[in-house]
Amino acid sequence: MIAQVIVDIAAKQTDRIFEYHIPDELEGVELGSRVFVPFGPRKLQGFVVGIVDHSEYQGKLKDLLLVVDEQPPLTQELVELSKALANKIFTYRISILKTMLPAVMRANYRKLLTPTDEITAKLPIFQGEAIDLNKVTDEKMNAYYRKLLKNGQAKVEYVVGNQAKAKTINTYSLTEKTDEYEKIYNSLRQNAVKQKQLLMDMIEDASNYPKTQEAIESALQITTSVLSNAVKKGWLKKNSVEVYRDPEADIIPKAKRVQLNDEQTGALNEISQAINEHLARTFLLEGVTGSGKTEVYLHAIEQTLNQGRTALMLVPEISLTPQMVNQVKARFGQNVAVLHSALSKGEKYDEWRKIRRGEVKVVVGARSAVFAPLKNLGLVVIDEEHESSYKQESDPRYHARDVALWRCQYNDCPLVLGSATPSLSSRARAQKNVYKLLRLTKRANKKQLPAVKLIDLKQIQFAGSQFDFSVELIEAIKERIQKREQVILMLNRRGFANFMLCRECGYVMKCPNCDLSLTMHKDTASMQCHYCGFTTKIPQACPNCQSRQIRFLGSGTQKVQEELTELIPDAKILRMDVDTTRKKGSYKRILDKFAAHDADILLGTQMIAKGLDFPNVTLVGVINADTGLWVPDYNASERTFELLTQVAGRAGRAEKLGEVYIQTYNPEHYAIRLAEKQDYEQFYRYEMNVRHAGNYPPYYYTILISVASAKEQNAAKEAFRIRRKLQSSLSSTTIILGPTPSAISRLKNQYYYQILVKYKKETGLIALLHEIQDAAQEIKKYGLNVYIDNEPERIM
Ligand SMILES: Nc1ncnc2c1ncn2[C@@H]1O[C@H](COP(=O)(O)OP(=O)(O)OP(=O)(O)O)[C@@H](O)[C@H]1O
Ligand SMILES: [Zn+2]
Ligand SMILES: [Zn+2]
Repeated sequence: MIAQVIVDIAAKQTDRIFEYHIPDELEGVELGSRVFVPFGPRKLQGFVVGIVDHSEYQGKLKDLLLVVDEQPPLTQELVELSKALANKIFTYRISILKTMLPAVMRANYRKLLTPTDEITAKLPIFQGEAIDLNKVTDEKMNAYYRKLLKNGQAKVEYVVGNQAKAKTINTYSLTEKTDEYEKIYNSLRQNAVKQKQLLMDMIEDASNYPKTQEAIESALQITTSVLSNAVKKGWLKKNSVEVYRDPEADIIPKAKRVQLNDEQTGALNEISQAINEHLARTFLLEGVTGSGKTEVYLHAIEQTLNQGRTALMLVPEISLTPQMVNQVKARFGQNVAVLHSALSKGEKYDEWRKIRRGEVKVVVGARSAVFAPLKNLGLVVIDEEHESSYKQESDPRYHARDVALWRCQYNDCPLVLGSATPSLSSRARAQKNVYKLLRLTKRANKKQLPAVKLIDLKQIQFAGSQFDFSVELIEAIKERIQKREQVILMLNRRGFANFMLCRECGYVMKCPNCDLSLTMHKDTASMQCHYCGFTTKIPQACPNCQSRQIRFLGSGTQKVQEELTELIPDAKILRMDVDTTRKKGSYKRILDKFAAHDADILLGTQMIAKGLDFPNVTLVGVINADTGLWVPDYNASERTFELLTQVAGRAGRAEKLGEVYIQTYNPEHYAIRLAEKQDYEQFYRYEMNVRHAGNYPPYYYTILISVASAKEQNAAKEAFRIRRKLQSSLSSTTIILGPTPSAISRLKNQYYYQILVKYKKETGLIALLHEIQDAAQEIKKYGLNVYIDNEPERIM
């Protein structure tokens, strides 16, 4: 038999199948396995993507060397998916195959240099150990090692540097019958107290063995040495048993059952039909904030499981709150695996193995969970489907929605996209009946949506001259606190101030590596670049003209927290942004505290805008609605509308009515005006007109080509060359914008130029872009990087 293998080198020349003969001893190798193969002078890791009995290849095929895992990590479905996806998103198939694995399994293997004879082994460079060639940076040493290899004094061994380790615990089992242990017991010296204690337990509690080491040690108050001794004497047998790390072990969920209302029932019925009839239909569940979409998902999942199939639910990383996870676990208990970035690598690996082994039926996870190796998939749900975080911004640039669509087609099962503010593209597809639109127009509990009030910052009185709060908003907050109700405040900007400006000479302090201003962080007394992490001291005077007239402008969450403390000294505030949630578990801690009413105010960036369901929150305040409004991207309005509507939706979700204050300098802007009304449908119609007029998605498909180089001229030159190539081949209805320097023209010392291709129908485009991508391989050595992004979420 012959194995078709994709090898682990992401390059044009190797982005194809290589065939290997399967030797007898590896005959059982399956599709989706990781293997080692000889490749020229090297040995490489690869994936088996096909097994055939005949090869077209004329010469003699080399043998497979090794199969890495007991069970192939990838299913046939995922192997096929990797092929379809690679073509679509301009990446190499190997990149996708690796993305499908949990991080610990992606780790590379080590190339170890080991001596072949005694004399070489005694050389000081070895010191009794092999040398990890991947870590050798000194060229002279490398040359020396090559010489050893050439002389046959050393050889290279490939070791799978797999960090993926299953967690094990020790258990002890009995080796003898009880009467045998009684004999031993009686023969022991009187002062062997601990040993006697252990034996007594083995006699009296024999039926409960094997026991874990921890259980024995804590029950009998004995040390490990007593156990080891018993093993040495042959009384006990020590076993190592694999266990899962259980990240959510502390959760004891109880299921809350609610009766679905009419709208929810109507939506569920449509979805159920597709589940039962195995139809690959896509539904767009457009339900206002608090309309009970989650409940619909959970019912649909339940029906899927009743059918004997499995279900996948994707949520944005940030909404993978304990709240959400609890709800799902409460319903489906041990049948659930959770995948999100707050888990350690080991925990993720354990969750992933449960899925791969078919031990769970429901997977809840963020973007990359779309590759979960579930078999017999019967339903995929994508909550908050508008979230841009479903698109991966680095290679491979996949969108979880597209992958989900593919999987649902493959498995003949429905896909449910849910949101209070669907992406324009999904809503447009529903308009054309490509997706089936299901609407929930009311809150689940029949209560009103909160009343929204715009506060025009051009007109109002601020609570103080250097303050960001209007008097009105402050008064409203005070009132809520008096009533023992809670408040959510959003400012989508972290740090203290987002730039330093010199009033004397106009100088703005920028990152030396990026075309971005540095943000002032008061707590760490530093100026930071939020892109590359560059950090420096806060200047006392202007670095340009030495004037002391410097100002820190553009308030961030830290500054607003300070203002609040000054204005309402007894308010208890929790701040949630990237800076306060770096530590593992801190995110959950903050939310738990707020849920327990340990604080009056939850202040945060967009992290707090979505998905949260706190019944006692009756006021939501937006400090500055304009932070994202004027960014140079065609979807800035959509993002602003969506963010404001979502955060407004956090107010008044239970018995008490909610109120929302939005502070803005642009109250007449349509994104803000329509967010005030929380009228998604009207926004959709308005924005579609804007997009139509500007020839933007969803009327056009888009491809963004970026060229990056440390030398600005080179990036520009290459970008113009690509433009000429495109222009000569594409049809006249296609619009090619650029090249222009990107809005942020320099990041990490790389200059970016970009070309935007907008097209309706362009049959040769994919092939042409593949050509451009292949050509880009050749110019990498000159420090030029070309990135192709199919349907970019960001064009700036
Ligand atoms: N049929 C129902 N009757 C009463 N309460 C319900 C019903 N369905 C859901 N709820 C409750 O309504 C609240 C809002 O539901 P949920 O969080 O699912 O809303 P959502 O549609 O996901 O909103 P958002 O888009 O704002 O996250 C929850 O507390 C939920 O328990
Ligand atoms: Zn100055
Ligand atoms: Zn920077």
